[in-house]
Amino acid sequence: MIPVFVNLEGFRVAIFGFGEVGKRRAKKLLKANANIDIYSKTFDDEEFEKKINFIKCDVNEISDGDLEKIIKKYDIIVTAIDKKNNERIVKIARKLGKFVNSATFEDEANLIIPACTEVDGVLFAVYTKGKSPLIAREIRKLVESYLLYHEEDLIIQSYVREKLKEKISNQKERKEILEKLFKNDEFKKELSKLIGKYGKIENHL
Ligand SMILES: C[C@@]1(CC(=O)O)c2cc3[nH]c(cc4nc(cc5[nH]c(cc(n2)[C@H]1CCC(=O)O)[C@@](C)(CC(=O)O)[C@@H]5CCC(=O)O)C(CC(=O)O)=C4CCC(=O)O)c(CCC(=O)O)c3CC(=O)O
Ligand SMILES: NC(=O)C1=CN([C@@H]2O[C@H](COP(=O)(O)OP(=O)(O)OC[C@H]3O[C@@H](n4cnc5c(N)ncnc54)[C@H](O)[C@@H]3O)[C@@H](O)[C@H]2O)C=CC1
Repeated sequence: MIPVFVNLEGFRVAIFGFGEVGKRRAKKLLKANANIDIYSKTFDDEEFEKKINFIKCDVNEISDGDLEKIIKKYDIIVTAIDKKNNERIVKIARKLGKFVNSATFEDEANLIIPACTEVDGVLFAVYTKGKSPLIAREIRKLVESYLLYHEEDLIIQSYVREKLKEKISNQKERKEILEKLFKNDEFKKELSKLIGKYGKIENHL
């Protein structure tokens, strides 16, 4: 597996099961502007109701043939029911060449929706290959704090990087300058003072 960031706007997603995990996945996929249908025995969350289509059903009562017909209609499948049903759905989805994510970690599932965050336009995602979702969550929090704590570095790097691109054509030279700048606390202190004085650098320089 390799990590990729994708734009899911307008993609058709089916989520099977609307418990803790189904809701967590639905929240993330809603944020990505996907079109979501939920297939579940129960729904207990009104907040979602306007943005998502709910199809009340018991997957145990749907034949493999009918499940195939449902799954065919979607680009991405998320299954968050019990192990037995998840296995069944993963198998059918793979046969149909779909991307499928499962809450119970089947080897054949080919899509991970990882622990992730976005701070100041920086996206971060981490996956422990199912070894420990809890550790993935803690790493995500650590990186979140790092990015918040280093907000100024990011602003400086982004600004100087753009300026250097205009002035120095050699990428290796640009990289050397950016690395020196990142390590130079004196320079950063001076620049921080200026940022304090004039507000955010991006708005004023
Ligand atoms: C394989 C995967 C599914 C996939 O393919 O996507 C999967 C599988 C399983 N998770 C389980 C349990 C928990 N999962 C969490 C939390 C998260 N789980 C997430 C992802 C993934 N979980 C994928 C692998 C990701 C990786 O390895 O990095 C995160 C990152 C993203 C998200 O869910 O949105 C999100 C943190 C988000 C954040 O906060 O940033 C917590 C903690 C909590 O609830 O707070 C617990 C309880 C503690 C524990 O048990 O560890 C169980 C056991 C069930 C059982 O015991 O029956 C299974 C099944 C199994 O392992 O068999
Ligand atoms: N990936 C992850 O982060 C985690 C995975 N898990 C595993 O994921 C699965 C789901 O966990 P939770 O969301 O916590 O469970 P849950 O019990 O909160 O939710 C299950 C959902 O599936 C629906 N459902 C159950 N049987 C159904 C059927 N036959 N047809 C249609 N819908 C049905 C229920 O109505 C409910 O909405 C479990 O197998 C659990 O072991 C559990 C915790 C975390």
